[in-house]
Amino acid sequence: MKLLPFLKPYRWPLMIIFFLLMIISFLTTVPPWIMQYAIDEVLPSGNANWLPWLAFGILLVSLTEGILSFIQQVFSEYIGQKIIYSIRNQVFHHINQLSFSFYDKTRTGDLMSRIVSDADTLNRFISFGLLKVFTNALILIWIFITLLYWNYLMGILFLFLIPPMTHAMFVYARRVRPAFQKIRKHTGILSSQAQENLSGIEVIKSFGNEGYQHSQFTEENEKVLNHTLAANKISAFWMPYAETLIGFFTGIVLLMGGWLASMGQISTGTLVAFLAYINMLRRPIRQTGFLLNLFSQSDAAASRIFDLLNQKDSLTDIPNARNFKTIQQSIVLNHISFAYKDQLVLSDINLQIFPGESIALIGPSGAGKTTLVHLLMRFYQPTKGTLFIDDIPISHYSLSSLRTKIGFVMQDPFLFNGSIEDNLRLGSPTATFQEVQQAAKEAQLDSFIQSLPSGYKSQIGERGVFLSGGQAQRLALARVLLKKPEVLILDEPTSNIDSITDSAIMDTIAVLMQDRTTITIAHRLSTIQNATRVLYLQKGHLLASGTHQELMKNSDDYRKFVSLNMKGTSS
Ligand SMILES: Nc1ncnc2c1ncn2[C@@H]1O[C@H](COP(=O)(O)OP(=O)(O)OP(=O)(O)O)[C@@H](O)[C@H]1O
Repeated sequence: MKLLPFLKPYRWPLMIIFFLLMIISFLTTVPPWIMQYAIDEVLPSGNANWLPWLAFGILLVSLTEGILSFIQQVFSEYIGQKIIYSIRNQVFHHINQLSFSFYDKTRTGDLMSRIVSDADTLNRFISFGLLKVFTNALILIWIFITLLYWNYLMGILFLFLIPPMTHAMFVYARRVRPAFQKIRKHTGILSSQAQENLSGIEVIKSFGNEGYQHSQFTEENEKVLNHTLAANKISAFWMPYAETLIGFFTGIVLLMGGWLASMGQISTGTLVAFLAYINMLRRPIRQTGFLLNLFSQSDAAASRIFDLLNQKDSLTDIPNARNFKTIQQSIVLNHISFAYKDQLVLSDINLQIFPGESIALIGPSGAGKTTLVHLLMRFYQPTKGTLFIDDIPISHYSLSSLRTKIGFVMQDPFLFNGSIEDNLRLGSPTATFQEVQQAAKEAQLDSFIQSLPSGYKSQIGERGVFLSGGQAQRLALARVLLKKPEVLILDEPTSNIDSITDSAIMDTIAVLMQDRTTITIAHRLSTIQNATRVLYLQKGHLLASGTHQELMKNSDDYRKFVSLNMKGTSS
């Protein structure tokens, strides 16, 4: 049902497919007609000249059926693929819009398994399963109409065969569906584990943790195996059942049909044709097991995909959202509180930041510094209070204009597999090459790039593995420089790089900070000394605000924290 909106654009091609299926299924039921005619009319008359024509008729019917099936198959594959293409695109677009709270509770591998393999299952359902069900149902209807036309008693007899068939299908589906749901769930977990393991391979190897990871993976893999074997056991039940059912139907028809024939109610040819029809049910009944499996898998896959599409915690633009260009007056945090779940991480923060200020944010680990800058980027919505820019709530600005004008440098920057130039252009795809190079020069990266054989086109590998820590950090700074942000948010690097690289990076940061409103999560004494204002956060509370000198004088907590934690010589 949920698929209907996706099928709607293809209603005409789908109608054509349905029309083709009606003809194909009708043609499937034609050969027994010909047999009936041969037995009842041609053979008793002793005129064998008709037989080659009847044989040719059967051949012609099969050939036409084959050609139409080919056309229908190509058509349905095309539509199935197009539908899956748009589902995948829509899911990917939708999850990209979702806020951080969604990513906090979702595992990447699970998302990947939904986008890739669940979508594939749906494709098989649309381009194959659904059509087979239609074909089989149409064949049953055609057979029923034919039998009714020949003799109403045979039609009724045929109707009596349907309930045992549907009952078995119902029982089977009820057992097989949960089994497939479990397989899907554990496959999602398995692919999350694999994904997490591969992303963290450096940490795993450095801790010699391969054995533990392997045992975790094996444990989950075993669950997938066991659930699959259990599902297969249920599936294996279907084939013998189908054969028994056909044998039972053949016996009943022979008994009842033979009786009708002996009473002169039906001809011998009709009885033979009826038996041929029963035999023709073999394929649909056998396929039913496979189709029910596919339906159960698709049902599980569809729920997982539509679950994603129904996720509503997106931070989206309000209608007619404003374009954020520059700060004229100030950024104001008015009674801001925030909780990820139940526990408050930020409590009643009140703050005003003026254009051109250089703010340093410090505090113990877990104090809420990162959370605070995430709220400024509007990654999350405050639980209480409002954030204003120039007296306008931040939620009134479009997300894209806001994030284009805010440069965010993370402590551990993420680089993408691709060329240096691609990575530099991440936030500024339309920048000229001169601008790209200028940003690299300012980040003191240009001479290194020039020394590479492929220059700016050099590939940096997954997550930038071909670069050193310092080069990666400078590249991350350069891509923010290229964006020419209005506000700069910086999580000061603390990684263990040599002092020359370190001072080069600090020089680049100084270039970045020039003439900009800057908020730095600071780890160095020099940064807090140079800041126009320092904010000291503790357990989610803004305990102190002022210049470094003022706070050193007035706040015991601040003084203690600085002397124990800040990098660099104490003043
Ligand atoms: N995505 C999240 N989901 C749930 N809790 C979170 C999440 N991110 C952070 N927290 C919790 O919120 C609190 C504040 O975390 P935050 O990262 O803002 O602190 P921080 O001051 O930046 O710490 P650090 O200096 O160690 O980076 C911590 O107790 C942390 O466990």
